[in-house]
Amino acid sequence: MASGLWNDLKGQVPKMKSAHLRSLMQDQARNDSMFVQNGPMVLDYCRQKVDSETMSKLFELADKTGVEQRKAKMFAGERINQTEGRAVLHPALRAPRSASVCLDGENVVPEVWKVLDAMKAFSDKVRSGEWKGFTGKALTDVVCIGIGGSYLGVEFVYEALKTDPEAAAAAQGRKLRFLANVDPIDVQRALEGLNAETTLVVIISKTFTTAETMLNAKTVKAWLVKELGSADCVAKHVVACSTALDKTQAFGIDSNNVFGFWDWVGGRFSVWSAVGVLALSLQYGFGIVNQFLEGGHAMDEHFQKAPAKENLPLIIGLLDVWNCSMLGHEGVAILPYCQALVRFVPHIQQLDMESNGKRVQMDGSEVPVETGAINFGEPGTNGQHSFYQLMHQGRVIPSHFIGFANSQNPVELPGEAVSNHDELMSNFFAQPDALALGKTAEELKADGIPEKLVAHKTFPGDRPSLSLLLPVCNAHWLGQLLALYEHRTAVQGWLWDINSFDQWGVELGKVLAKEVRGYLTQARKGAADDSKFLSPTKKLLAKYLE
Ligand SMILES: O=P(O)(O)OC[C@H]1O[C@H](O)[C@H](O)[C@@H](O)[C@@H]1O
Repeated sequence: MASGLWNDLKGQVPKMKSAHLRSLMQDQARNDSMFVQNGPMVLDYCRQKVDSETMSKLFELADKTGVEQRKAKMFAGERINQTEGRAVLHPALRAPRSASVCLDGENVVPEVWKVLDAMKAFSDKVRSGEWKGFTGKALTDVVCIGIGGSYLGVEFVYEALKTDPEAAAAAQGRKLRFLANVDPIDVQRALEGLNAETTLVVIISKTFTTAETMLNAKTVKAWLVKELGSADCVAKHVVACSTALDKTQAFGIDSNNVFGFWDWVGGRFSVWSAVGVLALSLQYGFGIVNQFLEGGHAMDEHFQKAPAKENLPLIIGLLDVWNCSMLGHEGVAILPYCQALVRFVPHIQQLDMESNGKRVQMDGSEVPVETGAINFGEPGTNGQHSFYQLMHQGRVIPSHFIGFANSQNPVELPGEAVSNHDELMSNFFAQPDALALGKTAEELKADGIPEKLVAHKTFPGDRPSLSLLLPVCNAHWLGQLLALYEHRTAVQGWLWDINSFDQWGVELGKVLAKEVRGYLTQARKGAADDSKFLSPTKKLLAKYLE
């Protein structure tokens, strides 16, 4: 994309840098225009360093970069992941049974529902105890083995629903564990207290070649065989979710116990496929997982149909690009005021940073502006007692505040002025204003703060944020929230003209690890050639082997 496209927007930067949020926010009409609703979901972005002219320029940028057309191509199943020659059709995974989503002229929805139906039937059988383990016992516990996109989204949704009353009731007596890291300590942690007789292992890997997953799968298979005394136990205790059916078979998994998906499902968008649906259905029942899928679909509809000025993923994507590429902010803090979202940010980190951590455009030329912000965060209020100090008085980090009108676990104590949830949410409302307005030296002096402390207690303010308010953290709204963040990531990629759907940057480390692995194999046998390593690496390797 020509750098000229950005010039018009660049013209907005000096004006917006010099306008403090304190004055920008005095314009009520401006603020009102930045309060956007999608049903009961609210986005308030008046605490962003933009005015109506900047927003028009941003919407113009979306027009000029063809966001609408690119979006249409994605939903139409075109191979927009050009470097891998693949379509990007994860929305088809959450489309209703009656929908039609075509790839090369063929509707993929019936295939999607065939696997969903099979997962419903299988999870119903396991949950009811009809499916029995090798020694005749019901399988009450599940260990998911997978990493990256084959792990983070599943764990995020599992954690988020753990305290949802309906999901918690459905999960009574069941356990779900995750094994991702190749660190053998993680095996110990994942299996701790589990009985092989009642444990089902779900191996999740799109490619079924990922080194960590394959080694962990072998390790846990060996545990099962040792505990249950026969290799025949695998048929009853191991299932897989993968696109590589030949490889799952080679691993010894009965093809009836493999739940497939397709190459048009990117790893970091795959929680909606067998990757997430199987394990989550085993834990919570398919009905609840279906509510999650329906939530995702509702957001797809919004993203496709809502006009630009009301389109939540588009607006958030535009603001994130504005902050990163024009105002030069390197990070974005994602701050859910909801403990159930404890694993949301790690998932969004992979989703956004693996997608948009790129430096070249579709044609291979360098992007003329900065791309891919560092996404990080923690649930509030915990973060407030940690890195918020830096956000208030150190670096400027644009933030996303995410809150819910209702708690999964409402608590009201007699004698307390507010409910526990209102106490939490008081912070959700206060922090964005504290960041935006700050506190001036004059205000501090008027408060009687001693002169020598004034500088230390001054808050510059003018720190941008946006607030998202949703009704409650349940399966439906989790689906909406995640699909919103997926589309936000895609919008940014389209504005930058990068391919958000490949991930070549993860390859080099894997190749080098293979060389080290080969060297360690030889070295453990006594003879090894370390000549291909850098001398500092040789030195460190020698120390490790010593
Ligand atoms: O699902 P798998 O094929 O095992 O891949 C697991 C993960 O590893 C890769 O290296 C990519 O970085 C991720 O996008 C992917 O989700």
